[in-house]
Amino acid sequence: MTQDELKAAVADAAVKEIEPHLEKDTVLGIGTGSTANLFIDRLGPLRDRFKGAVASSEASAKRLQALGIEIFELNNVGDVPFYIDGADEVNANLQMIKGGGAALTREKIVAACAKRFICIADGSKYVNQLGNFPLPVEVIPMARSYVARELVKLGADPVYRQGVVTDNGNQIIDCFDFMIDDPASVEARINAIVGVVTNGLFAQRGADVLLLGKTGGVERTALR
Ligand SMILES: O=C(CO)[C@H](O)[C@H](O)COP(=O)(O)O
Repeated sequence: MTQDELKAAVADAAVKEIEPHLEKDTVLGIGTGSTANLFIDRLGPLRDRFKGAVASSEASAKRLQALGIEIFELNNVGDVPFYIDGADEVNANLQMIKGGGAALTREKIVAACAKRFICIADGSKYVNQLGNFPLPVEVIPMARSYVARELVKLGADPVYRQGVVTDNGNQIIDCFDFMIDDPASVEARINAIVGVVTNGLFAQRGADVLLLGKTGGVERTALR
């Protein structure tokens, strides 16, 4: 199976996971990226079964709206029952690196408001140790050089993602050569640097359910 077919399989599995729980007042939390897009596309035919969605990026919001799904502001919604999103890397504890698409801050905010985070990923995203994928850090633009120097002190090789401006008007630094032994501690240490908005480690609040696409089928892991 190709990577795209594996992504499609986990998008189908996520629909099966949430469909029995959809109510007229359900607002879903929706992530960003190619796997999340496949899930969004499958929500179109179900749009009359739930109220709408909170999106983690302008791109996902547009895609949802194009299917006739109403977008809500998170401030007007409170908690959401499910947040469905992809990952750049995920480990056995369902901790993740996210933010390859630069949407990490809004992803983390919507995930924080979700009762259940369902991670959908093709098998190539599963790792024993997080860090092979460069860890994204969203920074306030004027702090970029300072934050980069602090990231070097933590052992990373920081590279400015040129030309990328996040939906929040900020910039991204990617941390290369940064294998992560203790994800929750590294997440907290990077977030403590002045000028960091957040980093792409989802360790303190990882996923609750992982739907991992493998050639033999979709493997489901539920921690909670
Ligand atoms: O964190 C993300 C975007 O900021 C995505 O979830 C992550 O990059 C995975 O993307 P894809 O599903 O395209 O592989």
